[in-house]
Amino acid sequence: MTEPTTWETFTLERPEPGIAVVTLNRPERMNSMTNTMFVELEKVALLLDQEDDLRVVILTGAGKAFCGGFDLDDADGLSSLTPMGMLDQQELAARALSAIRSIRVPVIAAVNGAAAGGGLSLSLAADIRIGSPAARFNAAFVRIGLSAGDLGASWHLPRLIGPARAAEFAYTGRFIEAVEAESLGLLNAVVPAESLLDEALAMARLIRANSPAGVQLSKRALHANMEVSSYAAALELENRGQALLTRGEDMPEALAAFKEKRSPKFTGR
Ligand SMILES: CCCCCCCCCCCCC[C@H](O)CC(=O)SCCNC(=O)CCNC(=O)[C@H](O)C(C)(C)COP(=O)(O)OP(=O)(O)OC[C@H]1O[C@@H](n2cnc3c(N)ncnc32)[C@H](O)[C@@H]1OP(=O)(O)O
Repeated sequence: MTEPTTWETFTLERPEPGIAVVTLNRPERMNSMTNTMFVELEKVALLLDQEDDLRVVILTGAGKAFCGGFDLDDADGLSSLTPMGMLDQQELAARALSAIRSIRVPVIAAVNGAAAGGGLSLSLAADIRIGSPAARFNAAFVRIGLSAGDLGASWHLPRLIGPARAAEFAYTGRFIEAVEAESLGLLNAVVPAESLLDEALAMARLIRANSPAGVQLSKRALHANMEVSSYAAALELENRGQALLTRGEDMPEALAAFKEKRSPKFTGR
């Protein structure tokens, strides 16, 4: 484990080779989001995405919340913004979450508490969500005069929990607690709070043991095929990915390892 690096709004740790843990670190404000956090999240996402030996990113929160959404103490200063200024603010935030979602390796959100408003949107930018029993989600937007069309939430939710449940969640602004979140697919699993990070690390190790190229092209296919409009277009995209992988080093290594009854040594090339 290397020494953690401390940013203004989060810490970055490397518990094991190939695994990075980003912990939002404003616990006294429920890890709420500020412009500094948006800038730092975009920067760390772009930096992590350049690391050849990175295999998985885990995103979690310090203290009792995952992320309380936009920092409401900062909201006062926004009223003086012009409409274009507000649009710039939204785009700054959207760029940060898009950078997290676009990291080429899987991102696991270890949801340790409330994910409210933009905190819900941030959790949805991860590929996988594992929660403690304290994990709870709400589309707080409508409670404070905003829309659930926020940082990708209105794109992810219908795809994740279905249009009708997404509508109920968005329009009521109610909380979805951990057990219900798991039943809806908003969480992949609910685990004891004390083992949340260990469970996320265990899943990260499973992913790390597989072909990096295969995992990364799987992520690219899963993301891209949520955008394509037809099964035929999805098949075409998949075929191109598999054809690419059959020219790589990992597949022949995997086949050789299978025949020699040994673990494969993947390079990701
Ligand atoms: C009005 C917003 C303007 C935004 C305009 C657009 C800006 C454009 C650019 C930004 C784009 C991103 C927009 C963003 O995605 C939009 C949103 O996120 S809107 C939703 C904002 N968040 C909320 O409404 C959630 C508010 N908080 C809660 O519901 C609860 O606190 C909680 C998170 C569910 C936790 O509940 P509890 O465990 O009970 O804890 P407490 O409520 O007691 O809080 C403890 C402590 O933390 C402080 N705090 C909590 N959340 C925030 C927050 N979001 N910002 C600042 N501070 C927060 C809370 O005040 C308590 O402080 P204390 O009283 O102890 O000093």
